[in-house]
Amino acid sequence: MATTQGSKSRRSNITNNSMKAAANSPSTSTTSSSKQFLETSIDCQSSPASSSAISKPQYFYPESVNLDNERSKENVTVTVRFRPLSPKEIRQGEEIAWYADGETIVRNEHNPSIAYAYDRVFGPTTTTRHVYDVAAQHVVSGAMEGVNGTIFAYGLTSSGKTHTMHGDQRSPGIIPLAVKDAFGIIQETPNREFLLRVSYLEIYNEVVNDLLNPAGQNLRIREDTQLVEEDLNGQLNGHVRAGQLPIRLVLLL
Ligand SMILES: Nc1ncnc2c1ncn2[C@@H]1O[C@H](COP(=O)(O)OP(=O)(O)OP(=O)(O)O)[C@@H](O)[C@H]1O
Repeated sequence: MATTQGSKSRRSNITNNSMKAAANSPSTSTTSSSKQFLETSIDCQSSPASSSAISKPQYFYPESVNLDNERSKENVTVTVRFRPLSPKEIRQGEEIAWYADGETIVRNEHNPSIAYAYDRVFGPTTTTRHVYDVAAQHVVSGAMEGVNGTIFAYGLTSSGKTHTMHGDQRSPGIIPLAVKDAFGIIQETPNREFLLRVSYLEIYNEVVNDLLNPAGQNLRIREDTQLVEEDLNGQLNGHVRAGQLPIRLVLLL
């Protein structure tokens, strides 16, 4: 999405992080990931970093959207994170084509009347820690209380999925931050017993691979919960459960 106009999709600098804090069925409710809105008047002078200069959207979420209220209504929320242009992109003279206009709007730099609203939009200077705190932490704490939750990153190549989900020592991603939180919650809850099962899967070109077991390649997806329960005792054993992977918190890269 955040490509220079007319450039190839490789130049995208946007990552969609979608998270689901659903009740027991993973497919209970979905919402569209974004909606385009039209504005009656546009301030073309508004700076990419400023949200104050724009007029009110005609519909969809007002900019003052209260994410906590929305969370209680929606099972699926979609968060957008922009990455900064890389030094190479800057050298090549690439330009930002989409920018975060306030906390919920993604706006087209070249045609400001084109804009999309999301549950939350983070600009290029936002840290992964902040993205986690605002958009993912509640899924982790919910999972620790027994509510199924999924966090996954979706985006074009080089859009920042690995940076956001995996990160590095200096800037840990959502996965290490979630694991740290999970163990922190366990430590703070000595009167409860927890059972953690961890799987690390890759879905690449519709092929599911077990990243913790080199032999677990091209796993079959099965619907039969009976088989899944058997398999849980023997790790993934060559297949995973459709719709509900055998861990509460599923992180997909
Ligand atoms: N928010 C960010 N701030 C600074 N650098 C970033 C950010 N997001 C991504 N990058 C950098 O952009 C480059 C591409 O990011 P990354 O490898 O995470 O993309 P990806 O979506 O995982 O790509 P692929 O699908 O090809 O694996 C990396 O060099 C990464 O360090």
